[in-house]
This record gives sequence, structure tokens and C-alpha cells, in this order.
Amino acid sequence: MNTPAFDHNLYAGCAAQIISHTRELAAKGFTPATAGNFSIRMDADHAAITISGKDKGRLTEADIMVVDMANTPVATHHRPSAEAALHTHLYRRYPDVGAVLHTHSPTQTIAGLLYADQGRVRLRDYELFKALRGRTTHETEVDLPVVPNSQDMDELTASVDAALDAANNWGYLIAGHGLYAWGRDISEARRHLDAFEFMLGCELELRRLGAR
Ligand SMILES: CSC[C@@H](O)[C@@H](O)C(=O)COP(=O)(O)O
Ligand SMILES: [Zn+2]
Repeated sequence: MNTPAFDHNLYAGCAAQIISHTRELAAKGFTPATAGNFSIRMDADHAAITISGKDKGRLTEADIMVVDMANTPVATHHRPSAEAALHTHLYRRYPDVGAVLHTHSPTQTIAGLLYADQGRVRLRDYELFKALRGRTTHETEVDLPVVPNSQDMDELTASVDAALDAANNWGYLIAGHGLYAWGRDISEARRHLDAFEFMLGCELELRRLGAR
């Protein structure tokens, strides 16, 4: 008998967690028209990730596949997310990252466009900083990087790498596109995503009020 390419029980557990979060995020309107992609690290060499082009509000286990850290599909002919390279980049860059979530909410999309020229959204004085792992006070500034959008994944990955060298964080925006957020596990990644979404919404409202 052949040795399986990965632990199926582990895969099924990862798939269940991804499906639970994607349904909630889709219900919030964060994954319009099949947008968004989601993954969980299974081990040092593998991640469970959404198949490209699926409606993220209606995923089943069959819509989650496995890739290695070079984005090569493992034991499947399915095509991984078009942005799988952005997920594996984070797993390679940060060995303690266990999950990566990507959404396209209106707030994330607009903020990415508004702050593209500055290359970051500078957040100040939010109590919600404490939702970000490692932050213990509101009395600081947190830069959320903004990188230009590109359909060339090598170019996009290089932009993200440089932006994170300049401002290490638990997320980044792609201009006109959406947010990537990550954490040590999917609950932490979701907390980070929710915190960025909230603070970006506040920034947009402050701009409307002429305060930024
Ligand atoms: C449906 S447009 C959005 C896509 O181009 C992409 O940005 C996205 O988030 C989803 O792509 P996918 O290949 O399904 O992971
Ligand atoms: Zn996207």
C-alpha cells in the first residue's frame, strides 16, 4: 500500500475550520463574487487551501485541497487559489504562522486605493491594537502596509516581502483588492482580520469627517 501524501484526518480538520470561517466572512459580504482565499498550515511542508474560483460562502470539504510550500498541488488535479503564492510566502517567511485569511470587503478595497500612494495606513491610538498579538497598549502607531496590486504573483510577493521588511505586522492591504491577515492559528488570524477591518472602517469614517 502507498503511504498517503498527507494525514487525511488533519486535512479534514483544517477543511472544517476553513469552511466555518469562510461561511461567516461571506455572510458579512467580505467575499463577493468568489473573491477571497483561505488556508491553514498542516505541517512544515503542506497547507490546506481553497481551490480557485469557488464561491467562498458555499464551500464543502471537496473545495479544499493541499499544496506544498512551492504551491504544487499534492495528490489532486485541482487548481489552488490563484493567490496561493501569497499564502505560502507567509508560511515560509514566518514559521510560526498557522493560518492565512484573505478577504475583499468594501472597506478593505477602498482603504487600499485611498492609501496606495502612502504605501501604508498609519493607525493611531486604537484600543483594538490589543487584539493584535504582541500589542499591549493603545498608545502607539501601527502601520498596515499597502502594496500595489499585480496579476504577477512573483512581483506581488516581492512587494509584500519588502513591505513587511519595512513594517512587520499581522496583515497587509493590496490596493483596490483586499486584505491579507494571518496568525498562529485560524482563530488568531480571524481576530487580526476583524481588528483590521474595524480600524480601517474607523479610518474611512474619520476621513469622511475631515479628521484625517
Ligand atoms: C473573483 S475576483 C478575485 C480573484 O481574482 C482573487 O483576488 C481572489 O481573491 C480569489 O481567487 P481564487 O483563485 O478563487 O483564490
Ligand atoms: Zn483576492
